[in-house]
Amino acid sequence: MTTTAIRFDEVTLGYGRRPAVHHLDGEIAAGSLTAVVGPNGAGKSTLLKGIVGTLRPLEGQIRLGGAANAAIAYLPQAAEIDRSFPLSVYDLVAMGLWSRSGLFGSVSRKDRTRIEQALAAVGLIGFERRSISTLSGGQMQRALFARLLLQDSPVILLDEPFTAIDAKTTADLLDVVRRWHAEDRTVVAVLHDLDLVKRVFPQTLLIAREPVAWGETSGVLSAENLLKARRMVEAYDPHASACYRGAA
Ligand SMILES: Nc1ncnc2c1ncn2[C@@H]1O[C@H](COP(=O)(O)OP(=O)(O)OP(=O)(O)O)[C@@H](O)[C@H]1O
Repeated sequence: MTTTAIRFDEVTLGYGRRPAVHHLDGEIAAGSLTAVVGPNGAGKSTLLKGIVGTLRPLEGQIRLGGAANAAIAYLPQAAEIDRSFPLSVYDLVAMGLWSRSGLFGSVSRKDRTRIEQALAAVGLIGFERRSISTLSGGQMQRALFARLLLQDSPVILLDEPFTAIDAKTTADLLDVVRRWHAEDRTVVAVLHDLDLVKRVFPQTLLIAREPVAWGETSGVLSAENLLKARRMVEAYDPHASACYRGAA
């Protein structure tokens, strides 16, 4: 039997009173691997913020089922991460243990082994003492994936994890995503590379301020749906404060 990791009940998300995503109704199954795609400004990042809980729905409810109620592991877009903070790669990765050990919890020998394993899994052995401000974009993304590995969460949300990342790094980090999927974790990733989505992600949610299509990737990413999504975002009035579907 399939269980639900994340359930949306007629959800509207937005900023102030201004809606950014409407009419989201459906569910993400536990253990599924879902891509969220759509044009710029479609509301993809907003959706992840709603799931994480940093943005409360203006209307409706987002409910987390079963294991998903534990802390969600969330990777924001690279632009939202402050890399000027004086932190070593080791300390950044070790922060993944905080949900378990607490901010001032001591790092046990077992934890140190887990940190080393996570660094090895993303190819960053030898980088432990480097300041994160000196890392390339791809190396930083590897370190952030190592931190996610240590969070050991049943639900992992990734916002454009492979944007501006080279092919080798993307391939290595996709191996980590596949590993999470094999471990029955629920993974939701915002992506722009539709070929990558077709290759790796069995489920897709196409949004354009509201769901356009949601289900098996091959059906969702039809030329017709993609054109519809583009037109919907282009036609959207960014100054509308009311639901445009209701107002029509
Ligand atoms: N903090 C904010 N305050 C006000 N409006 C916001 C805020 N963040 C996003 N928005 C608006 O919400 C809408 C959806 O933005 P969002 O970032 O979710 O889109 P996206 O699909 O992730 O876009 P992209 O592909 O360009 O990253 C946009 O119109 C955006 O301008």
